[in-house]
Amino acid sequence: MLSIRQLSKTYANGVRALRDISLDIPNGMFGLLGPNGAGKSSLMRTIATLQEPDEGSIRLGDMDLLADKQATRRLLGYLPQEFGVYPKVSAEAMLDHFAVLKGAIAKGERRELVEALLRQVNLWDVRKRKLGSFSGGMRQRFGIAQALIGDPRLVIVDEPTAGLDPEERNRFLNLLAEIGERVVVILSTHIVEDVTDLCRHMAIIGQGQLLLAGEPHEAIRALEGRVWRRTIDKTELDGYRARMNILSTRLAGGRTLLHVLADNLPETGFEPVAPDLEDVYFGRLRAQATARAA
Ligand SMILES: Nc1ncnc2c1ncn2[C@@H]1O[C@H](COP(=O)(O)OP(=O)(O)OP(=O)(O)O)[C@@H](O)[C@H]1O
Repeated sequence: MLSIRQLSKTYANGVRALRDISLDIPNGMFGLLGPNGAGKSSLMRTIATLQEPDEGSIRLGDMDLLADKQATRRLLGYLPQEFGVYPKVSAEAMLDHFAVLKGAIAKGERRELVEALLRQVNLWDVRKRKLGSFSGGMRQRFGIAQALIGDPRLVIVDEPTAGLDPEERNRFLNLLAEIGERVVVILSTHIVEDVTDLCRHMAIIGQGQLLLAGEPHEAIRALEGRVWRRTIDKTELDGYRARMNILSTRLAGGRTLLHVLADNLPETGFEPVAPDLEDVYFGRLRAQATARAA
């Protein structure tokens, strides 16, 4: 269990990226969901000991992650949002190089490790190919292979599915799920389905604040009977916005599909709809925006 307590960070330019975040992250896949600029990368980098918080603590079991950075890095695998590789180097040679950096000195040991990892992420057959020729999904799977060097207890992946096509995304998420059976995996994303499909536990953050922590299905259940939908003309949207608590708008067959949060039928013409995680997500973000405007 990873325990984050009262973590805060304000950057030199005055942006409050993390505001008093306290969060427990159990074994398995954990989804950290938030829009661009919410503070996800700031939180991920802080856990990965790449930046200091102003306040707060992070513990894994009885270990203080912020106090002992070297030890933390030994038990941590990290796939950053911007993962750069040398385009002219083969996957095999690059992974071998990462293994050296992580302290695997003996050549024979490294050869076995590199082979096992390339097989695990399904890149063994293309191990001699240059990384520059890899597709986005292959690059991300390579990124996971390097994060798994050293058998980490904690794996952090920052927005890994952005830009992947659906097949690559599925393949990548399946790989993460496998890893999540053994260790803590924190997946940061702004894609709600990534969390729905994969994560037993989750948190939502917005503007540096924790807006929800728990299990996706419980958060969804809490909205039951309170989400309503209606298809309208795009020109009517502003009127609805002024009158109702709109969760989301989607285009459907040239018309606009509204999801509205209300304890009772908002107007004739609406019908009840089974809530999903997107309703939870947009509901929380909207509540935060309303509270801040007040
Ligand atoms: N080094 C920095 N100096 C100043 N401000 C920063 C720095 N890094 C991030 N920020 C700001 O802090 C806020 C949170 O950024 P962060 O990158 O943590 O968000 P995010 O949820 O990961 O979003 P994204 O998906 O866009 O990366 C943003 O307003 C961002 O502009």
